[in-house]
Amino acid sequence: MKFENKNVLLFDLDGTLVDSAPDLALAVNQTLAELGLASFDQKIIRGWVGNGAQVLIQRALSGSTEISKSLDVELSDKALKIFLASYEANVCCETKPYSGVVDTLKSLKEKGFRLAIITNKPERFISPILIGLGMDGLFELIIGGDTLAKRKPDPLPLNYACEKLSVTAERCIMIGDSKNDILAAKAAKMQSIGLTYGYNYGEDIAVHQPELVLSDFTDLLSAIT
Ligand SMILES: O=C(O)COP(=O)(O)O
Ligand SMILES: [Mg+2]
Repeated sequence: MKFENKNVLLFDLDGTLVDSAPDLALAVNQTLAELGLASFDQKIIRGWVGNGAQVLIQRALSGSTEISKSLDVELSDKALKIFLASYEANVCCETKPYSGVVDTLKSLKEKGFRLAIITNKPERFISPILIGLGMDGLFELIIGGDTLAKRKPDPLPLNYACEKLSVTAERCIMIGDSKNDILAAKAAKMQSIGLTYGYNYGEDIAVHQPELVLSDFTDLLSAIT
Protein backbone atom coordinates (compact mmCIF):
# COMPACT_ATOMS: atom_id res chain seq x y z
CA MET A 1 0.00 0.00 0.00
CA LYS A 2 1.46 3.31 -1.12
CA PHE A 3 -0.54 5.47 1.26
CA GLU A 4 -0.63 4.39 4.85
CA ASN A 5 -1.97 6.15 7.87
CA LYS A 6 -3.45 9.11 5.98
CA ASN A 7 -6.40 11.06 7.23
CA VAL A 8 -6.16 14.46 5.55
CA LEU A 9 -6.61 15.03 1.81
CA LEU A 10 -5.49 18.36 0.39
CA PHE A 11 -7.09 19.05 -2.98
CA ASP A 12 -6.14 21.43 -5.70
CA LEU A 13 -9.24 23.04 -7.26
CA ASP A 14 -8.83 24.07 -10.93
CA GLY A 15 -8.10 21.15 -13.20
CA THR A 16 -8.53 18.68 -10.31
CA LEU A 17 -12.00 19.06 -8.82
CA VAL A 18 -13.49 21.45 -11.38
CA ASP A 19 -13.00 22.28 -15.03
CA SER A 20 -12.97 26.06 -14.69
CA ALA A 21 -11.11 26.76 -17.94
CA PRO A 22 -14.21 27.83 -19.94
CA ASP A 23 -15.06 30.65 -17.49
CA LEU A 24 -11.41 31.62 -17.07
CA ALA A 25 -10.98 31.74 -20.85
CA LEU A 26 -14.08 33.87 -21.26
CA ALA A 27 -12.79 36.39 -18.70
CA VAL A 28 -9.32 36.40 -20.29
CA ASN A 29 -10.79 37.06 -23.73
CA GLN A 30 -13.14 39.77 -22.41
CA THR A 31 -10.09 41.43 -20.88
CA LEU A 32 -8.10 41.23 -24.10
CA ALA A 33 -11.07 42.57 -26.11
CA GLU A 34 -11.46 45.53 -23.75
CA LEU A 35 -7.79 46.34 -24.29
CA GLY A 36 -8.21 46.04 -28.07
CA LEU A 37 -6.11 42.87 -28.22
CA ALA A 38 -6.79 39.61 -30.06
CA SER A 39 -8.40 36.70 -28.25
CA PHE A 40 -7.05 33.15 -27.81
CA ASP A 41 -8.61 29.74 -28.19
CA GLN A 42 -9.73 28.17 -24.91
CA LYS A 43 -7.36 25.25 -25.55
CA ILE A 44 -4.40 27.62 -25.42
CA ILE A 45 -5.65 29.46 -22.34
CA ARG A 46 -6.02 26.11 -20.51
CA GLY A 47 -2.27 25.73 -20.74
CA TRP A 48 -1.78 29.03 -18.90
CA VAL A 49 -3.82 28.18 -15.79
CA GLY A 50 -2.04 27.08 -12.63
CA ASN A 51 -0.16 30.00 -11.07
CA GLY A 52 -3.03 32.28 -10.11
CA ALA A 53 -4.85 35.19 -11.74
CA GLN A 54 -1.95 37.61 -12.13
CA VAL A 55 0.28 35.10 -13.91
CA LEU A 56 -2.63 33.96 -16.09
CA ILE A 57 -3.23 37.49 -17.31
CA GLN A 58 0.49 38.14 -17.80
CA ARG A 59 0.70 34.98 -19.91
CA ALA A 60 -2.31 36.13 -21.95
CA LEU A 61 -0.67 39.53 -22.57
CA SER A 62 2.55 37.74 -23.56
CA GLY A 63 0.65 35.21 -25.71
CA SER A 64 2.77 32.50 -24.13
CA THR A 65 3.39 30.49 -20.93
CA GLU A 66 6.68 32.36 -20.83
CA ILE A 67 5.92 35.88 -19.55
CA SER A 68 7.47 38.54 -21.78
CA LYS A 69 10.30 40.43 -20.07
CA SER A 70 9.16 43.63 -21.74
CA LEU A 71 5.58 43.36 -20.45
CA ASP A 72 4.35 46.79 -19.40
CA VAL A 73 3.56 46.85 -15.66
CA GLU A 74 0.77 49.40 -16.02
CA LEU A 75 -0.89 47.41 -18.78
CA SER A 76 -0.56 44.24 -16.73
CA ASP A 77 -2.15 45.91 -13.65
CA LYS A 78 -4.97 47.35 -15.74
CA ALA A 79 -5.60 43.97 -17.39
CA LEU A 80 -5.65 42.20 -14.02
CA LYS A 81 -8.33 44.59 -12.71
CA ILE A 82 -10.48 44.02 -15.81
CA PHE A 83 -9.96 40.26 -15.59
CA LEU A 84 -10.91 40.04 -11.91
CA ALA A 85 -14.13 42.03 -12.46
CA SER A 86 -14.99 40.01 -15.53
CA TYR A 87 -14.30 36.66 -13.85
CA GLU A 88 -16.25 37.70 -10.75
CA ALA A 89 -19.31 38.35 -12.92
CA ASN A 90 -19.16 34.87 -14.49
CA VAL A 91 -17.22 32.71 -12.06
CA CYS A 92 -19.49 29.68 -12.21
CA CYS A 93 -21.34 29.66 -15.53
CA GLU A 94 -19.60 26.96 -17.56
CA THR A 95 -17.46 25.63 -14.69
CA LYS A 96 -18.33 22.03 -13.84
CA PRO A 97 -16.99 19.38 -11.46
CA TYR A 98 -15.18 16.56 -13.29
CA SER A 99 -17.14 13.35 -13.53
CA GLY A 100 -17.71 11.61 -10.19
CA VAL A 101 -15.92 14.27 -8.14
CA VAL A 102 -18.76 15.27 -5.83
CA ASP A 103 -19.81 11.71 -4.98
CA THR A 104 -16.20 10.63 -4.48
CA LEU A 105 -15.54 13.54 -2.11
CA LYS A 106 -18.67 12.66 -0.14
CA SER A 107 -17.62 8.99 0.10
CA LEU A 108 -14.12 9.94 1.24
CA LYS A 109 -15.60 12.19 3.90
CA GLU A 110 -17.96 9.43 5.02
CA LYS A 111 -14.95 7.14 5.35
CA GLY A 112 -13.50 9.61 7.82
CA PHE A 113 -11.03 11.58 5.67
CA ARG A 114 -10.71 15.26 6.47
CA LEU A 115 -10.81 17.34 3.28
CA ALA A 116 -9.23 20.70 2.46
CA ILE A 117 -8.61 22.82 -0.65
CA ILE A 118 -5.31 24.43 -1.50
CA THR A 119 -5.64 26.37 -4.75
CA ASN A 120 -3.75 29.18 -6.44
CA LYS A 121 -7.07 30.75 -7.40
CA PRO A 122 -7.78 34.04 -5.59
CA GLU A 123 -9.71 33.30 -2.40
CA ARG A 124 -12.85 35.27 -3.19
CA PHE A 125 -13.70 33.11 -6.21
CA ILE A 126 -13.60 29.79 -4.36
CA SER A 127 -16.83 29.87 -2.35
CA PRO A 128 -19.08 30.96 -5.24
CA ILE A 129 -17.82 27.96 -7.24
CA LEU A 130 -18.21 25.48 -4.38
CA ILE A 131 -21.70 26.77 -3.58
CA GLY A 132 -22.67 26.89 -7.27
CA LEU A 133 -21.64 23.27 -7.77
CA GLY A 134 -23.03 21.87 -4.50
CA MET A 135 -19.56 21.22 -3.10
CA ASP A 136 -19.67 23.59 -0.13
CA GLY A 137 -19.63 22.16 3.38
CA LEU A 138 -17.27 19.34 2.43
CA PHE A 139 -14.02 21.11 3.26
CA GLU A 140 -12.58 21.88 6.67
CA LEU A 141 -10.11 24.41 5.35
CA ILE A 142 -9.83 26.45 2.14
CA ILE A 143 -6.64 28.27 1.16
CA GLY A 144 -6.52 30.48 -1.94
CA GLY A 145 -3.60 31.84 -3.94
CA ASP A 146 -3.76 35.16 -2.11
CA THR A 147 -4.58 33.82 1.37
CA LEU A 148 -0.93 33.59 2.43
CA ALA A 149 2.33 35.32 1.50
CA LYS A 150 3.30 32.51 -0.90
CA ARG A 151 1.40 30.02 -3.04
CA LYS A 152 2.15 26.62 -4.64
CA PRO A 153 4.77 25.50 -5.68
CA ASP A 154 5.96 27.01 -2.38
CA PRO A 155 5.21 24.61 0.49
CA LEU A 156 3.82 27.42 2.70
CA PRO A 157 0.09 26.73 2.10
CA LEU A 158 0.63 22.99 2.73
CA ASN A 159 2.62 23.64 5.91
CA TYR A 160 -0.02 26.12 7.03
CA ALA A 161 -2.79 23.55 6.40
CA CYS A 162 -0.95 20.98 8.55
CA GLU A 163 -0.64 23.52 11.32
CA LYS A 164 -4.30 24.59 11.10
CA LEU A 165 -5.53 20.99 11.01
CA SER A 166 -3.05 19.92 13.73
CA VAL A 167 -1.54 17.11 11.65
CA THR A 168 1.93 16.28 10.36
CA ALA A 169 2.70 16.12 6.63
CA GLU A 170 2.93 12.31 6.86
CA ARG A 171 -0.79 12.17 7.60
CA CYS A 172 -1.71 14.11 4.42
CA ILE A 173 -1.84 13.58 0.67
CA MET A 174 -1.74 16.49 -1.80
CA ILE A 175 -3.89 15.73 -4.85
CA GLY A 176 -3.58 17.87 -7.96
CA ASP A 177 -3.25 18.22 -11.72
CA SER A 178 -0.25 20.50 -11.90
CA LYS A 179 3.46 20.35 -11.28
CA ASN A 180 2.87 23.17 -8.76
CA ASP A 181 0.91 20.73 -6.59
CA ILE A 182 3.55 18.01 -6.79
CA LEU A 183 6.49 20.39 -6.23
CA ALA A 184 4.75 21.97 -3.23
CA ALA A 185 4.07 18.49 -1.78
CA LYS A 186 7.68 17.41 -2.22
CA ALA A 187 8.91 20.63 -0.61
CA ALA A 188 6.52 20.00 2.32
CA LYS A 189 7.70 16.34 2.55
CA MET A 190 4.19 15.17 1.74
CA GLN A 191 3.08 12.36 -0.56
CA SER A 192 1.10 13.37 -3.63
CA ILE A 193 -1.22 12.05 -6.31
CA GLY A 194 -1.17 13.55 -9.80
CA LEU A 195 -4.24 13.66 -12.04
CA THR A 196 -3.72 13.53 -15.79
CA TYR A 197 -6.81 15.35 -17.09
CA GLY A 198 -6.13 18.89 -15.85
CA TYR A 199 -4.02 21.82 -17.01
CA ASN A 200 -0.37 20.95 -16.57
CA TYR A 201 0.96 23.26 -19.30
CA GLY A 202 0.50 20.39 -21.76
CA GLU A 203 3.10 18.36 -19.86
CA ASP A 204 2.73 14.82 -18.45
CA ILE A 205 2.22 15.08 -14.67
CA ALA A 206 4.17 11.81 -14.21
CA VAL A 207 7.36 13.73 -15.10
CA HIS A 208 7.20 15.32 -11.65
CA GLN A 209 6.98 11.96 -9.91
CA PRO A 210 3.99 12.05 -7.61
CA GLU A 211 3.65 8.80 -5.63
CA LEU A 212 0.69 7.87 -7.84
CA VAL A 213 -0.80 9.05 -11.14
CA LEU A 214 -4.54 8.66 -11.80
CA SER A 215 -6.54 9.48 -14.88
CA ASP A 216 -9.92 9.23 -13.14
CA PHE A 217 -10.80 11.04 -9.92
CA THR A 218 -13.14 8.25 -8.81
CA ASP A 219 -10.16 5.85 -8.63
CA LEU A 220 -9.00 7.79 -5.56
CA LEU A 221 -11.30 5.76 -3.33
CA SER A 222 -9.70 2.43 -4.14
CA ALA A 223 -6.22 3.96 -4.29
CA ILE A 224 -6.19 5.23 -0.72
CA THR A 225 -8.66 3.06 1.20
O1 LIG B 1 -6.07 29.66 -10.55
C1 LIG B 1 -5.07 29.03 -10.92
O2 LIG B 1 -4.16 29.51 -11.58
C2 LIG B 1 -4.94 27.57 -10.59
O3 LIG B 1 -5.63 27.16 -9.50
P1 LIG B 1 -5.33 25.69 -8.90
O4 LIG B 1 -4.17 25.89 -7.97
O5 LIG B 1 -6.64 25.36 -8.20
O6 LIG B 1 -5.04 24.77 -10.03
MG1 LIG C 1 -4.82 22.83 -10.73
